[in-house]
Amino acid sequence: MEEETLKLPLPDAFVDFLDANGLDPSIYSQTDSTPRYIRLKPGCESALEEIEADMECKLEKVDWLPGFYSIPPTVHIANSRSYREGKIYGIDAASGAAVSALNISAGDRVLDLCAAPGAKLCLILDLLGELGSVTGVDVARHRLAACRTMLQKYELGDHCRLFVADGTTFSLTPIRDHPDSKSCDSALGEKVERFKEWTSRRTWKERKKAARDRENAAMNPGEPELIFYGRRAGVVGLSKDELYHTVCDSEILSCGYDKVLVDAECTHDGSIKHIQKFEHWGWKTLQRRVLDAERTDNLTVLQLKLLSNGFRLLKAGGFLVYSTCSLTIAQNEDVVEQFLKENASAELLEIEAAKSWPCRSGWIPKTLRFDPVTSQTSGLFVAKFKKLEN
Ligand SMILES: C[S@@+](CC[C@H](N)C(=O)[O-])C[C@H]1O[C@@H](n2cnc3c(N)ncnc32)[C@H](O)[C@@H]1O
Repeated sequence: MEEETLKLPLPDAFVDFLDANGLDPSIYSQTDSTPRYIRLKPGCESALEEIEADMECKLEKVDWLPGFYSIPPTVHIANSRSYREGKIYGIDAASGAAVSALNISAGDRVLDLCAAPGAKLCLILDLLGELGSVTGVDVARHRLAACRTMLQKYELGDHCRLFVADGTTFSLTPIRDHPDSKSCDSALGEKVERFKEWTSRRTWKERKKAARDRENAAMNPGEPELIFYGRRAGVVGLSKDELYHTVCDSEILSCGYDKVLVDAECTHDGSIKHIQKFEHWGWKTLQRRVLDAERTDNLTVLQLKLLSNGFRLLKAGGFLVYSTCSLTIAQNEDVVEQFLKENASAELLEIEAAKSWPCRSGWIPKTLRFDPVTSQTSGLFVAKFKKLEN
């Protein structure tokens, strides 16, 4: 096994990182044979043969995850016509499992707190269908802009709104109907500006206003910046005050989100494809940007804050999935343990569907770990919680 590990171009810094975190490098030994995964856009199942011809490979159904197919690791998805035409998505099966753990059902109001670039967000929207809504949040504007492009490409944005915001402090609950708004203007008879249908083609006046909003957002870094909303995301017709209306924590128990996904920022060590990108960018960059001990300490603080805030925004009886593509205990089980200590209303749940998934238990019972050797997927940690009704 050791010999096989050596064949991989794993930089010393990464091997040291694995060692310091008690991770066995042999889980990366089969990386070259780990398949890629795609998911068919719902409705494109009948085009399977056409997609296979286009991709010049057989699509093997993933029997444990509906809608997912594996393809050989050498096939490049982005070059295919099927991908350009929005018939397939590139998404690892372990990522699909994290979303599947949420048990999305029609009508759910979902929060995706670290949404960009949006692979999981698109899956949530596909599962949601015509009812419910999704709020996507990410702190990185350029990454969330890429997510918006993805929603447009797959024509998925109708029920979605996207905010550039810090997920550790984001406080907006799902949009409720405001029976006393929309029809009437302010009590003083002033004309209140209301959100019109979102369009990427904007007039000069609207572009100027958007630039002003961005400047304001830069001056008020705590304020979420809305960069996209679909026709049926509940935003059209609201005033800014209504959109940015926040409620106290006790009210969130009744009007919070039904489901929350916290796919937290991490060191990405479970995704060897991500690590291998640094072969081109330079291993020093990997050490500085990803593995630096001080940075990883800060990351675990960030992860706990994201998880705690995501949980705060959940209604009583709602469900949250926490996932990372790191396999270190510090970013996963330790975060979960600390979170459970601090949140008496959080219950760690067994993930029912996982009985048929090719993964291992995490170091805390009920948590899950996917890795290339056990699962033939990228590495991923998944934990699911329920917010208890007090
Ligand atoms: C693992 S990626 C999310 C991948 C995404 N869920 C998907 O399926 O495509 C983590 C994301 O967290 C975002 N992030 C980092 N710090 C954040 C914060 N304080 N608030 C919100 N998002 C944050 C990063 O910009 C990054 O896009």
